[in-house]
Amino acid sequence: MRRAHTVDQVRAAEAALMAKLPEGTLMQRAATGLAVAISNFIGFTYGARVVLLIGSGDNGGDALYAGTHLARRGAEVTAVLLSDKYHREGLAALLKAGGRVADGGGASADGQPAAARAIAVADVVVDGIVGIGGRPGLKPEALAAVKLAEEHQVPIIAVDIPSGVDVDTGETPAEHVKAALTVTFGTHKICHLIDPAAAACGPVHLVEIGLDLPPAPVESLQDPDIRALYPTPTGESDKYSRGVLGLMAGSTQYPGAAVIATSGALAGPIGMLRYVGPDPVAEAVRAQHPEVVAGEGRVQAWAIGSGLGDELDVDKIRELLDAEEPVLLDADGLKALDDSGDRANVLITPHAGELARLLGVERHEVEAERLKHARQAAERFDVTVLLKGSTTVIAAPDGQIRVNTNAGAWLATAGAGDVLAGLTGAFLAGGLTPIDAAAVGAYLHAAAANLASRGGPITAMQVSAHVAEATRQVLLEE
Ligand SMILES: NC(=O)C1=CN([C@@H]2O[C@H](COP(=O)(O)OP(=O)(O)OC[C@H]3O[C@@H](n4cnc5c(N)ncnc54)[C@H](OP(=O)(O)O)[C@@H]3O)[C@@H](O)[C@H]2O)[C@@H](O)CC1
Ligand SMILES: Nc1ncnc2c1ncn2[C@@H]1O[C@H](COP(=O)(O)OP(=O)(O)O)[C@@H](O)[C@H]1O
Ligand SMILES: [K+]
Repeated sequence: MRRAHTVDQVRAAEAALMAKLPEGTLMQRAATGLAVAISNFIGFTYGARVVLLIGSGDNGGDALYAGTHLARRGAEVTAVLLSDKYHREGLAALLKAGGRVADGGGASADGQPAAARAIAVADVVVDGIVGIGGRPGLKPEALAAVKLAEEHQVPIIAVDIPSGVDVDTGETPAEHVKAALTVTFGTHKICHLIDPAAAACGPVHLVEIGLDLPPAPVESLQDPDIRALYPTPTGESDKYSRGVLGLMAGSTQYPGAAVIATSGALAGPIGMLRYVGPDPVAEAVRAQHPEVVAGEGRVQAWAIGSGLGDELDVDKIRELLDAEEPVLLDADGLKALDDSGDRANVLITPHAGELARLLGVERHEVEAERLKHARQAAERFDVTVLLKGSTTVIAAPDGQIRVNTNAGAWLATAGAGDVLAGLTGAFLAGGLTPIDAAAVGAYLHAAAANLASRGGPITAMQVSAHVAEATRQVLLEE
């Protein structure tokens, strides 16, 4: 499980630990881990040219002490002080180890400020501008230094967070660092897991510093969590006890959606699938998947909505929403959702445009503030929300948040959402709660896409065809 905590939680845990340790211990732990990560990133230390962008707080302190470690091992370390306030002891240590300070202002012999010259030829720039104490955005001097690094294609390693992003929401309302690597301490922060900020982090490396943390408000499941949750059949299982899913998807307008959603559902843990829809569509489904049973019958859960087009029967869908069995509601089916009734068993799977419509806001607002809008919809409709996109955000009505970050961008292909609806519906039918079904479905969907893609284009049917192998890899891994 990858866990992300809020700034307040991290500060409280830090204060409790600091009270028990000699002063400066935590920063030294952080800086040592940071120095190792920087060395590993560059691939060498002796002679490496490292520029540190130093802001006014402890984030700069981390960078200065990491620079000190590197300078002691022969790196050429230059600190660029972006504020009159900076970590004095950290800078003194760096200078003692042979590092230097480059002036951002005065021109040197070649007419360029020393800081600009150092950045232009650096192997790496370390962003110690702000950490968890930062507000979104970059001040002009910091922005100029960051732009210069980008111009010269010098990779930036972010200390704790890419400066300028909103740490607790993952929003990026203003200019920010785009890191090639982020080295964080103690726990993940929410901006590491939720886009658009997550995309600005690059890979995130976590350095343990011994914090004792409370339960995390945001979690991201990993292989062992998926393995523990997967409804694996036992010797006692039969096709009914494994779960039967009812699928109401596709239409004469979009028959393909029924076929694709079926392929997703059959790749899940269920024992049987019942397809409910127009006869010609049911024929198309059975032509591809002869194991499907057509027509209504007893089911443990429903997946409703993909490709229903204008042929949706709102009354019928509302009747199923009011029934006891859990329902996954996707795409056109979302038009039947209202904010009345007990919907604790309902999981909705909108993309940003569909969620925007449900909430009466613009799509770009949802994309910019994914966590906020997913939470809002969960609360307003009393449902679990799986918001699709580059990072999938799952919000339960009780406030729990899960995030899926393993999807590659090749997954953004027509029909991929139908596969997800069928597959995730199958986990509901297999007995998982809406939030667990959503998390396991999104994870295996993305893992299957990555297997199918291996860096190249894919179709939705190729995604469903790789779910079995992705599942096998997760279940059989030690
Ligand atoms: N917590 C832990 O467990 C550990 C924490 N550690 C490290 O400490 C870091 C937190 O340090 P921190 O508290 O000193 O805050 P930090 O982010 O460096 O600076 C905030 C200052 O910057 C300013 N400022 C704000 N926004 C700005 C902006 N957009 N652009 C420019 N300036 C801006 C603002 O000052 P102001 O402008 O208000 O005067 C504010 O006071 C943390 O991320 C981690 O790296 C590790 O060493 C050990 C374990
Ligand atoms: N940039 C992206 N990176 C990774 N996955 C993405 C990205 N954009 C979309 N996805 C995923 O691709 C799928 C697309 O679903 P959807 O938008 O419903 O498409 P469709 O309606 O054509 O099936 C979802 O699982 C979504 O999370
Ligand atoms: K930073």
